[in-house]
Amino acid sequence: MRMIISGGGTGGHIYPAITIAKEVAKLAKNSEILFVGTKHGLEADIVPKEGFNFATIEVRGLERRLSWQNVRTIISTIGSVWSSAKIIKDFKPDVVIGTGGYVCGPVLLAASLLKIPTLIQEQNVIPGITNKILARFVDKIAVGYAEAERCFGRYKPQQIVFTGNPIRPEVMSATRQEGQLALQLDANKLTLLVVGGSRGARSINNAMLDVYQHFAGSQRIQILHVTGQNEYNSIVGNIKQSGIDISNAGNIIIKPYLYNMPLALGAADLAVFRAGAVGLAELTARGIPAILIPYPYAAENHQEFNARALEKQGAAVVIADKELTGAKLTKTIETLLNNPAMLSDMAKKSRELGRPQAAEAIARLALGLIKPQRKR
Ligand SMILES: CC(=O)N[C@H]1[C@@H](OP(=O)(O)OP(=O)(O)OC[C@H]2O[C@@H](n3ccc(=O)[nH]c3=O)[C@H](O)[C@@H]2O)O[C@H](CO)[C@@H](O)[C@@H]1O
Repeated sequence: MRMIISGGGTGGHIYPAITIAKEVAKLAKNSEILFVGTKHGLEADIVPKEGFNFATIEVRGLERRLSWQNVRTIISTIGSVWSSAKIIKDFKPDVVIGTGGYVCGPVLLAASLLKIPTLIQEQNVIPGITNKILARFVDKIAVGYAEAERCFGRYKPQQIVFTGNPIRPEVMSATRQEGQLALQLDANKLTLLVVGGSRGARSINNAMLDVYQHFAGSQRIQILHVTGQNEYNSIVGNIKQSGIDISNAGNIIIKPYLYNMPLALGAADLAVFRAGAVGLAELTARGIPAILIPYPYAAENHQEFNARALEKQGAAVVIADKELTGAKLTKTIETLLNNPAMLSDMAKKSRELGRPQAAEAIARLALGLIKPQRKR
């Protein structure tokens, strides 16, 4: 069985691709998998580390308005469909999967034109523009949220399947002790995990300054804060300037990026997160209560919809980015930590939303598309 999988730009598109690919490899014997991304996306860093063969195409994203830039992008997209078709003809996949991000547009389009079975996976409540366009061409759409079905509503209903979002198996298997050990956390303190999505979030990073003023040196709580690669130096500088000595506080760990996020999730008692769909799938699979601050500029404000889906079920508290202040974040964290009954109720409700079997369901759906004469 040969499969091409494509998705890129941010962790929210890349990790689903990696997870589905690994699940397909587990289910189908002798599988050969090729990942297609761009040279510049986060995938160029993450995918080879995960041991997949990685091919690249040149492709640009469309702006969400009429512009000359878009005309140029469309012309260059024709070139990327051509290079995708070449990769597909050389690799001869039995099925092609896309997990979003503009790189998978030309790849899936080329596959569909070459009559190769295709599947896309949409992580968000409101689908991204690439997947909306691709929906017209592909055989199956696996959606992370039931609500997303409505947005793809005018396509054939049998084309759309609600699977949930795929999460890495290690997210489920990591234990609290393993997480504490790997991240050098204190087993006697509660752990607050702060992550602004795969690229970090400046407004959360800034609000954290007050949180540090309040909790630095606390014997009750420790903070693991992932700033995003680009933000790391400035946030560490700001903390220093505000007079907090991280190395002496004994309860603050700051990282630019975590390659072992499943272990951090294993140790977390409470999370402060953006509302990227995969991050939320991971939180709910583990049942981690969360304070969510949706990124307000996400396309069609989709993070807000993702976050409200959890809030509606009582699994999370939402703070709008424009209302986020250090004082408000500190108070919300304090309120939750001082209320164990509320925390455990949120944890239970969060777990009820989790769909740890999603990756397997998507992999089976993809394998089911392979034409019988091509099954090997
Ligand atoms: C700004 C924007 O438009 N972001 C989108 C992007 O988010 P983003 O890439 O931030 O997405 P998610 O929160 O969905 O997923 C992040 C993934 O990266 C992992 N991770 C993150 C940080 C880290 O240090 N280490 C690590 O491994 C997380 O565990 C998770 O698996 O894709 C998501 C899924 O389509 C969307 O819902 C988000 O709205």
